Amino acid sequence: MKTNKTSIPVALTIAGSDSGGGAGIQTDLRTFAFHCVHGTSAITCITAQNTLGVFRVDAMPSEAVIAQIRAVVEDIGVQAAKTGMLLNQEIILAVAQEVRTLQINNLVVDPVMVSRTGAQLIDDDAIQTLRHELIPQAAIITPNRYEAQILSGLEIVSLEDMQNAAQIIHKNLGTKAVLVKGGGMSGGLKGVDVWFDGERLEILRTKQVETKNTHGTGCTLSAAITANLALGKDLWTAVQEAKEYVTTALTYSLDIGKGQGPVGHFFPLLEK
Ligand SMILES: Nc1ncnc2c1ncn2[C@@H]1O[C@H](COP(=O)(O)OP(=O)(O)O)[C@@H](O)[C@H]1O
Ligand SMILES: Cc1ncc(COP(=O)(O)OP(=O)(O)O)c(N)n1
Repeated sequence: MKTNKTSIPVALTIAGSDSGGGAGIQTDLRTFAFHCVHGTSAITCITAQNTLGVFRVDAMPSEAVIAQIRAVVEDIGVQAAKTGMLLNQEIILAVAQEVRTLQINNLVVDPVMVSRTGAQLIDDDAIQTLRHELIPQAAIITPNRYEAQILSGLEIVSLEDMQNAAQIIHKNLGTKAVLVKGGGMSGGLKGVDVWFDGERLEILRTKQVETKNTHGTGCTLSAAITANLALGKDLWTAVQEAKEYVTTALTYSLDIGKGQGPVGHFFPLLEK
C-alpha cells in the first residue's frame, strides 16, 4: 500500500508534566494536536498534581532538558516554541542558552511564576534570570495578573493597571509583545486580556465563562499562540485566534476530579 507523506508544522513545548493532564506538557500537546501541528517536548519537571493541587515537584537535571531541546531542534526542527513551568534558575539559564544558540524563533514565554491563586511557584533568583535571560528573546510573553505585578512592579486591580503593566513590561524587558491575562481579575475583568506591542494597545474581550473548571487556561492560551505561529500566522492574528480557542475550550471544560477540572481541548469531538 502506498503511504501519504504528510508535511506538518512543528512546535516545541519546554514545560513541566502535570500528572492530572490539566496543564503543562499534556495540555500543550493536546492544543498543538487540535491545531494540526506536530507537538514535540522538553520536560523540565514532573509534578504530582490533580484537580485539587500540586503535591510534589521533581526537577529534571538541566542537562536532560538541554538534551531534549537539541534532539528535537537538530533533527526535526521547530517553527515555533513555548516555555511553561521552568521551575529553577539552572533550568531557566540552560533553556535561555539553548534558545540563543539554536536560534529558536517565534518563542512564546508563559512566565509561570505565580498560580492564579497568587502562590509563588519559583524562587526570586529564578525570576531574575527569567527576566534578564529568557524574556528578552521572546516574541511574546503572557503573564497572568500576579506575574504581571511582579514584572511591572505595579499592583493590578483595574483595566488601566493592566494596560500600564503591559506597557512597562514591554519597555523594560525587551520582548516584542506582551499579553497581560485577566483570568485572575475579579468582576467584569475576568477573561479580559490586554495586548501591547510597542504601538498598539488592545483589549481582548470575550464572554466570561461561568465554570470552576479553569485549570490549564494559561497553558492552553500560550500553546495555541505557539501553534498559530508555527502555522505561519502573524503574532496579532495568532493571539486573537488563540483567545477564541481558549474561550471555547472553557465552555467545554471537563468536570473531572474533586477540584478545578481542565478545559476541553477537543470540543468538536465532545459535541458528537
Ligand atoms: N472564567 C473565564 N472566562 C473567560 N475567560 C477566562 C476565564 N478564566 C480565564 N480566562 C482566560 O483564560 C486565559 C488564561 O488566563 P489566566 O487564567 O489569567 O492565566 P493563568 O492560567 O496563567 O493564570 C486568558 O485569556 C483569560 O482571560
Ligand atoms: C506542570 C504545570 N505547568 C503549568 C501549570 C500552571 O498552569 P496554568 O495554565 O498557567 O495555570 P492554571 O490556569 O491552571 O491556574 C501547572 N499547574 N502545572
